[in-house]
Amino acid sequence: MNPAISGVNRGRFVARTVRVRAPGKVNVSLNVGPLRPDGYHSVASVYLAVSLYEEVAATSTEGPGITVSIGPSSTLDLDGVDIPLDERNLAYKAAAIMRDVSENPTGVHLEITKRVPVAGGMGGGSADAAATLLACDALWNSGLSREELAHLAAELGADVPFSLLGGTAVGLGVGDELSPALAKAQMDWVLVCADYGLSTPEVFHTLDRLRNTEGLDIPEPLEVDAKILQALRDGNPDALSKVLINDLQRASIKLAPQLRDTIGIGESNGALAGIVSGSGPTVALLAHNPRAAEGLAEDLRHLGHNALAVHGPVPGARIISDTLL
Ligand SMILES: C[C@](O)(CO)[C@H](O)COP(=O)(O)OP(=O)(O)OC[C@H]1O[C@@H](n2ccc(N)nc2=O)[C@H](O)[C@@H]1O
Ligand SMILES: Nc1ncnc2c1ncn2[C@@H]1O[C@H](COP(=O)(O)OP(=O)(O)OP(=O)(O)O)[C@@H](O)[C@H]1O
Repeated sequence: MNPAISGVNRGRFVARTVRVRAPGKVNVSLNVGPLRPDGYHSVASVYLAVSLYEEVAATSTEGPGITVSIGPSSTLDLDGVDIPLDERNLAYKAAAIMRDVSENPTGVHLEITKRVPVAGGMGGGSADAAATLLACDALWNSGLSREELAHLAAELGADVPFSLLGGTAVGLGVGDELSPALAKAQMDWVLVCADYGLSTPEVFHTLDRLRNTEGLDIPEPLEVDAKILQALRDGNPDALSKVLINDLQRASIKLAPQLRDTIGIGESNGALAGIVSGSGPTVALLAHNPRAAEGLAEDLRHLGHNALAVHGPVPGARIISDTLL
């Protein structure tokens, strides 16, 4: 019997740890349609996975149940940040879904290393969920295909399928209907992270309110601007900087007006363009090349911002180790 599969060796329980990393994302474009009856909005988005990763270490346990902790290598200052460690945690939910579809699940402890800002608009919780799906699939030898995992991911949240897939992709539906897109070269960005979060539903509701007040028609069906895909295909940051768009940005700025200044400071310090990432409040500033991104991040740190140079596209959720303890 293979202990790596069964977790049992001569009657003795052998714990096994599968470690998976999954990227955060920036929405290079995000067009938002009207509110649907299910409480979601149809969107057309171009997702870019960036080199800021969450890690989940899933360890089999002898007793049943799912437990969650935040690992000591987390790079975020999590003081006063509300991350539930019970069944409300997205990683917990992902393990529970995997347990339901696996034949021989054990108990599992999930240790999450947080690097993506919490409630930052970069899909950090979604990355934890994607990583957990993949880790539990390996741990319990569930043998699900990537397609089956993507299906489960969509049940967990609109951004979860993309963290599984990674790279660059067009997202339609609520963002979960993904088609990979070509990107010739990496794009360099500086992320300016806030010391507060924004609630994704509240940002969507604020956009609805602003639109109702204006009484403008909302375009449907939504489309991705071909110029965005062209700029990514060509690996041309100058062209991309001219077509970045996020319909949620004005709602995020309504809730956190200082975001406008953050984008302005980034642009006046050399960024090609700046945009709120997803529902915010993280701001993504596009740079010419890696050196320009590093220089801009350093300048912004001197000005007191929490700034970090990253690049994308990077791959989606990947197993990085699998060990018997
Ligand atoms: C803003 C984005 O990050 C852009 O990629 C996503 O649209 C949000 O994805 P997410 O955080 O995974 O969202 P979910 O956890 O599925 O949904 C949280 C809430 O956000 C709102 N929501 C989310 C996605 C969407 N297409 N329309 C929405 O209106 C809904 O109120 C929903 O109840
Ligand atoms: N594993 C998790 N990590 C962080 N927050 C979680 C997690 N599970 C549940 N949450 C809850 O979800 C909220 C949003 O977390 P998250 O960091 O995923 O936001 P986000 O990155 O803005 O999401 P998105 O960009 O997908 O809209 C948090 O405030 C927290 O209460």
